[in-house]
Amino acid sequence: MVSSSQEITGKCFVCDKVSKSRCSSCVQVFYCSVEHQKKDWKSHKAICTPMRVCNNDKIGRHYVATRDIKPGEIVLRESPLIVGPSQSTAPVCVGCLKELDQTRYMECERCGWPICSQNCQNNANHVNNECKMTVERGSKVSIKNFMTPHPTYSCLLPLRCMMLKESNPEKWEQLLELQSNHANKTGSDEEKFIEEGVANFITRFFKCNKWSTDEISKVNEIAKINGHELPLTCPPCVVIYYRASFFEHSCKPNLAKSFSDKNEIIFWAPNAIKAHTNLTISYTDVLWETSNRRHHLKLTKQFDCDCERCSDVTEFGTYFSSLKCQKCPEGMLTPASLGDWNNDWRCTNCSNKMSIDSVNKFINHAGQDLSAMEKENEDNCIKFIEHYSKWLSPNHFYITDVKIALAQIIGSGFNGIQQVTIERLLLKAKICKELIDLIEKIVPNEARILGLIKFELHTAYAEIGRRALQNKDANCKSMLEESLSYCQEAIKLLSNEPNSLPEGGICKQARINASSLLTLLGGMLEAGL
Ligand SMILES: C[S@@+](CC[C@H](N)C(=O)[O-])C[C@H]1O[C@@H](n2cnc3c(N)ncnc32)[C@H](O)[C@@H]1O
Repeated sequence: MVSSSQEITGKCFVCDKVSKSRCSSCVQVFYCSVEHQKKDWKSHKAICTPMRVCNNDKIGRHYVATRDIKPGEIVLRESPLIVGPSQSTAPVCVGCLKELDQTRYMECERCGWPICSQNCQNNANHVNNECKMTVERGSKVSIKNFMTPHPTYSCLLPLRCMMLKESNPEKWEQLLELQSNHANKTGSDEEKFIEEGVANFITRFFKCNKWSTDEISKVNEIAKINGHELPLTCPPCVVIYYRASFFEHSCKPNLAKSFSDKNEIIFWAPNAIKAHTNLTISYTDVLWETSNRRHHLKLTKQFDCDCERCSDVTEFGTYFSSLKCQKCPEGMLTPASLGDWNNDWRCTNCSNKMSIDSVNKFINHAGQDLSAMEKENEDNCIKFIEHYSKWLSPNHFYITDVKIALAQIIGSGFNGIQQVTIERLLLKAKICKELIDLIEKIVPNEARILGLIKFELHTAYAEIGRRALQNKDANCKSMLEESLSYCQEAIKLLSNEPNSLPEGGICKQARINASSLLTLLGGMLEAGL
């Protein structure tokens, strides 16, 4: 229990007596005594978090840790307020929100919306929302083209949000508490047209006048600013959570994000976090270069990111977005500062400069080569790295992207890792180590990718160790021990991943492999090896 030095008081949650003492973890609930706190703990622990909401002019509401957070600790697990398809999507099943096969789909017998099964026809999210509204409008929908984004789908998420107003006033109130920049919107006429388009469409399509255009546009804006893409469906659907919406963004976040098979969002700390630190998550892809991340954040979340990573043009000395200087052997070309991404890039070592047009032309060219390349082919990946290493920094995001692919494909073929040459195994291990070094510098809490690469490194070391054991090589034990250690780290990093995602499957496999390695090492110990 914490006793505030300020005169903040509240009623004890158990007996209503006025008290100054609060739960020291969430600092939200008052108790008059330790006894009453203990009495309430069983129900309070479901909502207690080690953070509290703070507010400032720059980022608005955000969370600050109320105490030290231990590595591995989950700081928030939350169920959705609302789930819906993404705004721009080819038709998906309106029940499970998964991709539909044009040759094997059904139409909901009440409303005509496409579904994949009888089960999905009865999905409450569908029945109580667009299905109900379509039945009320008096004619079924007819969707026949499944290949391109369908405009009718853009109204489903805002519609499901609007339906909360009557069906679940408590959730509706929570939704309205979330940030929308609607009132002070300065977007282009085109943006406003699109937004009002969705609102007008809902009103006309469902022949309903119970909501104003302004109200629907505001909710649509809330969905854009606060929605999370849920990777559990293909294509990803969009989910809005209440408490999860108050985390601020950083391109080097201190929390990792996972999802459960029940659509819960989980935020956890892969590394320790000190009390009073702001708790951050990433709203964008942290393995994109700085200008792409910032552009994406501006477009989708409407702010200019100036986090510690964006503010450092070297990205903590990794030069993740930089080009190699062609006039001196050691220099890197980078913008002069955060405000100079659209000006000439300068060498860190000599007086060489490159115009932003040339920089963009070159990066676009490399990007086009990468998109055209078949990344499942080891030789293609190796050639790309060799070729572009002359111009791109060793940690450049394109090189990193190809290295991540290569680390996973070496040994993944039909014949498995046992058929891989020792040279390729050593290459796999080298690439994994370089990637781990890089990721631990720029995004040390990016648990999913770090877990994946540590798992790959463990498989390379396990195979090298197994061959060394067969050849009675003295190094075999240390190789197998190192393999076990990376395998255990991968398990820790992937343990919150759901079974339905590949990372959940990898975690399961890592547990099996760790147990086999322990048995093998135990046997070696007994045999005196
Ligand atoms: C999902 S909301 C986060 C909660 C929000 N601050 C609030 O008060 O409800 C996202 C919005 O928060 C603000 N925000 C979050 N992280 C930020 C950051 N690092 N820098 C500036 N603004 C940020 C932006 O306005 C963004 O559109």
